[in-house]
Amino acid sequence: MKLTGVELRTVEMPLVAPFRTSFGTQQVREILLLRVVTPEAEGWGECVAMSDPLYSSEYASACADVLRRFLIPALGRIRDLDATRVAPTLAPFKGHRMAKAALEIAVLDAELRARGMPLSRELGAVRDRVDCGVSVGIMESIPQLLDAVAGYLDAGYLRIKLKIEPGWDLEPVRAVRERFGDGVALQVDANTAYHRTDARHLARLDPFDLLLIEQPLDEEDVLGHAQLARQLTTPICLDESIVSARAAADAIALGACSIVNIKPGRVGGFLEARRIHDVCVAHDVPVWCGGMLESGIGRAANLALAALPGFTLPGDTSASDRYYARDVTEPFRLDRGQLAVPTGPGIGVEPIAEALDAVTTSTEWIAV
Ligand SMILES: O=C(O)CCC(=O)N[C@@H](C(=O)O)c1ccccc1
Repeated sequence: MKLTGVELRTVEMPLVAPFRTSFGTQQVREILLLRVVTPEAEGWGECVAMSDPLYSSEYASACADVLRRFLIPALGRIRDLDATRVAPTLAPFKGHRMAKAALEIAVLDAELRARGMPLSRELGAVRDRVDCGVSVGIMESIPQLLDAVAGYLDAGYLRIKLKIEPGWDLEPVRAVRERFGDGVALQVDANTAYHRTDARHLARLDPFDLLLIEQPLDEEDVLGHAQLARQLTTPICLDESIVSARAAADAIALGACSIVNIKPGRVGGFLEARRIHDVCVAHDVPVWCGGMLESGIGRAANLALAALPGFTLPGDTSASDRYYARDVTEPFRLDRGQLAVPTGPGIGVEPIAEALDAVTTSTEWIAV
């Protein structure tokens, strides 16, 4: 394929309720969407960077800038482009994994649509439905938290993830266990909010039989996670630390994690995400698909990935209405705790023009 150009479209999607984590509260999700145009087909990609560099160093307007000035022009110079050439072509530009991932999946979507091939089959999916968990933010009070968890369990979610931070950890976990029992699949996500000196405090979570504790320490403190893993019985799962297959192999070799959260945007794309999956499967490390409050565009692609064999734990690929009253695609609806993997060519969904225009704040065409 030869790239004709790329549309950068920014949308702002109001969340159905504020979503608070240890690094901030989301009320509106600003999302950078890419539409890759080639003579054969068009493809869509979603950049998962947040508006501010709080989850990682990337942020939406910086992604637009690096795409506009460096990444898209570099791909425009490739005569016979396909998705496998995206990462090597963009490698000279350091970092910017979320921007690169969005461009790669948009190219892959166009390539697969032209071939009539679903992304799930291209990646090696082995199932056509995916078990769904849900991420529950930090709340104003324990009663508010318990009401939210009750609603998600009634909706059929198969796993509850609680955001935690110092001052909001033992009490919410204890309250959920006391109210809903030991049978509920329950895990926590600290988003790097703790320090090595918190080990004894975090060990007080062990009696609650959690599936895992996600990213308790700083994303660069792999050694600290390895030390912590020897002090807790709760399995450690890494998210922000795992930026590549190499990082996954090193973290596993060091004993820093026994479970991995895979997010294609965080690791530079779906092809690297599959490599991480393969590394983890080779080491008997279970993986699950994380979420970044994606619209239906990113959600569809995540479902294809989450259908690979090593994704044996429910992920954060929740239904559209967990975050949005109206998605930019047909909404993903939970059915008995699962979502169906799209079966159409490419990512298998299209934006609904009217819904997309209703939340669009800017569009920009970049010819190559
Ligand atoms: O379900 C989702 O899409 C969100 C899942 C979730 O909790 N994402 C967290 C995370 O740290 O993994 C997040 C929240 C806000 C912004 C970035 C990431």
